[in-house]
Amino acid sequence: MTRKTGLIAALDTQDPATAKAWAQAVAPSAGAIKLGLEFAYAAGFQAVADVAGSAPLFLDLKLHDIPNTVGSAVRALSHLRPKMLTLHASGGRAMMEAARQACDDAFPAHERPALLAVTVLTSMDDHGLQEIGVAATARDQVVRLGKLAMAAGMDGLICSAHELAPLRDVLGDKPLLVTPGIRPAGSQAGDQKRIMTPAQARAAGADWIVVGRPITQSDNPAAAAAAIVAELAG
Ligand SMILES: O=C(O)c1cc(=O)[nH]c(=O)n1[C@@H]1O[C@H](COP(=O)(O)O)[C@@H](O)[C@H]1O
Repeated sequence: MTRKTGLIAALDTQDPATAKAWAQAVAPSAGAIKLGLEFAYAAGFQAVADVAGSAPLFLDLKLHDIPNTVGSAVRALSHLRPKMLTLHASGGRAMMEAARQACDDAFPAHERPALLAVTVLTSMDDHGLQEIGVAATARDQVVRLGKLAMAAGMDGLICSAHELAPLRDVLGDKPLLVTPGIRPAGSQAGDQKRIMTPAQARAAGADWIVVGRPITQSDNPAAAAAAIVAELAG
C-alpha cells in the first residue's frame, strides 16, 4: 500500500515571535506544527494557543505520570484543541487508558486529538536502552510498547523510521505512525541516533515525519520545508 506521508514542522524555540515566523514560513508545506516542552515551558500555554491559531497543532508534551495525573492533564489541555497529543508508552497500560478516557470525556467527538504514544525516543540506541536496564533491542522494545499502546486505545505511535516495517507487520495499517529522527541527506544528526531521510521514511511507510532543526536552523526555513515536501512527493 502506498501511503501519503505528511510533514510536521517542530518549532523548538523559547520565543513566541520566532515560533510565529517559523509557523508562517512552513505553512505552505507542513500539515501541522509541533510545539513541545521547550516552547510551552518558556512561553506558556497562551503563547501555544496564539501560535497554533494558524495551523493544526501537534502538542508534544510527552505526558508520563500516574494515571490520575495524566488523565487530569489531558482534561486541562483540552481547550487547546490539539490535532495530536503525545504521551510515553512506558508509562504503562493504565496511564494510557486514563488518557484515552479523559480524551473521550473532555473533547467533542469530532475534535478529539490523535493520542500518540512515544515508544523509544529516537535519540536512544540499543546501548542507551541497556544503560536503563532494557535488554531488548530498540526494534523489539518499540514493537512491544507499540502493541501495548494500541491495546490501550492509542491512535498511533511515535517511533523511528527503522521500526515502521516491523510495526506494520504486527499491527497492520490502523496505527498512525509518526517518525522523528528525520535528516535530509547532508544534514547533521545531532543528538538523534535512529535516523532516516524523508524519502526513506516515506518508502518505509510513515504517515507523518517530524522535522525540526533541518528546517528551523537553515538559512531559509520556508525553502527547507518545501524541499522536504518535494522529496516526500518524489
Ligand atoms: O515526540 C516527539 O516528537 C519526538 C519523539 C522522539 O522519539 N524523538 C524526537 O526527536 N521527537 C521530537 O521531534 C523533534 C525532532 O527535532 P529535530 O531533531 O530538530 O528534527 C523534537 O522536537 C523532538 O522533541
